[in-house]
Amino acid sequence: MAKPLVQMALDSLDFDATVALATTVAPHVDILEIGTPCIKHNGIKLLETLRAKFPNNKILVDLKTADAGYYEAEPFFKAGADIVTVLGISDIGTIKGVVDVANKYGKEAQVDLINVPNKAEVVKAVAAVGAHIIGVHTGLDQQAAGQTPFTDLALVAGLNTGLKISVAGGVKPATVRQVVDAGATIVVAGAAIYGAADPAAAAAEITALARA
Ligand SMILES: O=C(CO)[C@H](O)[C@H](O)COP(=O)(O)O
Repeated sequence: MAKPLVQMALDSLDFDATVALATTVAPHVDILEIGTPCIKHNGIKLLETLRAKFPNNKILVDLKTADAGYYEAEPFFKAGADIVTVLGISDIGTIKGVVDVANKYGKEAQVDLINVPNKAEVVKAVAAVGAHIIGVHTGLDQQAAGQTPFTDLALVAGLNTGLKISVAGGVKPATVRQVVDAGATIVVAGAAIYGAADPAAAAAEITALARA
């Protein structure tokens, strides 16, 4: 079985600080994620900058698209995004739009299950329209209320769709193995890396644990 990939979430609003953090962390992770607040604040110019600077990393743009999937996602795939996210609570036509434009560019669409009430039903529906990655995601506000992604991960892994499963929501060194062993193929860490005293070391530790 393929080793899981590790993704670092860049969640700062500051353009230069984001590029600097990416420079520190990029050698230690597979995927650089431009987080939702970051892409909203900085726009596609940041993607273009990171794409040019980091040819060896995949880049995920966390658009969390809710409508007009094809139209909203296309410029980001065109500018070099490898993965773009769409909300699982969206209309299936929106999700299919992101899948279709991802396929046009030979890239991937990730469906984010944040706040989706009927997760099993949605996972089956988006698998049927060709989604590439399912994002099991406990958001920052949900984490603040004490939630974790583990129950949702067990449910999604148990569906055996064959799709890649990305897991985000407060993942840290102490929980990386639990996430991988429960079926994650992409492990996402934000605060555990950018909040560490040594972000490069934290990223390297998480990657080593994920691949152990
Ligand atoms: O998408 C996000 C919030 O909506 C975050 O980028 C994601 O949750 C990863 O960050 P952390 O590891 O700090 O939870």
